Amino acid sequence: MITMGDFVPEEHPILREVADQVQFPLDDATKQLADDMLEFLINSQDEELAEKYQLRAGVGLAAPQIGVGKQIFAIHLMEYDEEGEPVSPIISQVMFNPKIISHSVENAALQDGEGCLSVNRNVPGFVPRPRRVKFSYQNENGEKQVLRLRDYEAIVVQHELDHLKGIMFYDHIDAKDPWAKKPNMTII
Ligand SMILES: O=CN(O)C[C@@H](CC1CCCC1)C(=O)N1NCCC[C@H]1C(=O)Nc1ccccn1
Ligand code: NI
Repeated sequence: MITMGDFVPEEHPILREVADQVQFPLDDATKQLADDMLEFLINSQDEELAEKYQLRAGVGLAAPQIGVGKQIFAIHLMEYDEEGEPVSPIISQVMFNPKIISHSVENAALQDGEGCLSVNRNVPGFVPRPRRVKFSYQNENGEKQVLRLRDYEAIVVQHELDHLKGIMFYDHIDAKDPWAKKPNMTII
């Protein structure tokens, strides 16, 4: 299973490289990697397992973060009920060769900024991203899927897509005024 020890340090060059396309049909190693990536996210959101294996809870994981330069990321985003119990998955998927097809002009940014499991420090500031995205990816069988996402889901996908292009979330933060409220930016 993947644990925090499998994450490369923030300074590792692979986090600044463009990841390679994945060829289909997947070889067994890539299939296993994909399963392990999704399992990490599920484990990391399980209180007992996260405590037992010292996992930082995450909603997304990109292959370069664990040293694999392939265009693969996993997302495990659950819907929670009023007691804060996870009820059903909004997205629980491994995506291969993802690409943005189109996006809104309007931007959005999380009100508390972003973090990253590859960055063991706080980097404050708004991370402006298109508020709505239409993107395509291939699933484990190589079938092309098209998804339209908005707000938080769109931000998660774009954070992961950035990892496949060697971009870190803090590359988007305004160095002069990190909490600048840009005119075209909705805070969510
Ligand atoms: O590339 C992928 N990463 O770096 C993991 C990141 C991805 C998210 C950051 C902003 C948008 C996508 C991640 O998940 N986090 N960032 C650092 C610590 C918090 C953690 C997080 O938001 N956890 C979470 C949220 C809701 C429910 C459960 N857990
Ligand atoms: Ni990240």
